[in-house]
Amino acid sequence: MSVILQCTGLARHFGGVFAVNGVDLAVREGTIHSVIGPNGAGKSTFFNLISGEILPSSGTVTFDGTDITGTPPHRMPHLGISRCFQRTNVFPDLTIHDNVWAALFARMNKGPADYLKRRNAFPDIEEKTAQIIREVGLAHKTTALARTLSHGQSRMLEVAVSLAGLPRLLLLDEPTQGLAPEATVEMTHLIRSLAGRYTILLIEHKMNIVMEISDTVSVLSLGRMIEEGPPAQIRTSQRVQDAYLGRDTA
Ligand SMILES: Nc1ncnc2c1ncn2[C@@H]1O[C@H](COP(=O)(O)OP(=O)(O)OP(=O)(O)O)[C@@H](O)[C@H]1O
Repeated sequence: MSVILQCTGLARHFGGVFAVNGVDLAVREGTIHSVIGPNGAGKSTFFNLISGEILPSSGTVTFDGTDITGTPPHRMPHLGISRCFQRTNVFPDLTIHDNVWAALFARMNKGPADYLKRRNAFPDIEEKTAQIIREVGLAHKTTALARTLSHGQSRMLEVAVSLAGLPRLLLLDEPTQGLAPEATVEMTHLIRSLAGRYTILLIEHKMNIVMEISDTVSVLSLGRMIEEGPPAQIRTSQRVQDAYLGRDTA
């Protein structure tokens, strides 16, 4: 399987704090790759470096063979990278259908003149909209306004809007945070079902989910990558256990 995302020597410091400190990471296409680590390990900073929210102090990010280091976030969807933001990428007063449709419309580079055409002038967008809504299990809610959804359904819609960016790489930042147990199970199944067709880079605190769905797990501690491998290896790693217990792993 080929590597789609490669980080080399990626580092970012804030004053004297090395939030991310020389991280190398290779994500293989079609896999679910999780990044875990104790609080303050550098996971969010690492994600922000990949998605262009912040610039690295040093190091590079390569996507599909192209150096994308420092590419601003609004360019990422054009490259094939979607980041699933909690609530910020959804219009509450639009229906589920229209949220996904609008994201697809924008992604497919239709211009303002196209927008004035009748909706049914875009059967390709219509078909893809329905497919994505089915994929996230919201087909029964297609005509509901986004603001009427339950918390779990809102999260599914956020994923749907990200998928409407037609990504090859999907960045998921704690997708099950705050979800009830049933919705957590649904989200876990959804993520698993996306593997193969998409590459997923995931930050997730719930260890049982990480171990259940990941192909590869990378462990950060104090900004450094301390372990990487399949879940079984991570589960039994003394270094990982030490990091979570706050023991010095140096
Ligand atoms: N903008 C910033 N300015 C100063 N320090 C920062 C900034 N962002 C992050 N840090 C510091 O960098 C380190 C890593 O933070 P980061 O949020 O990336 O970790 P995390 O693994 O995502 O933590 P958590 O699991 O608690 O969300 C922490 O020590 C944090 O205080």
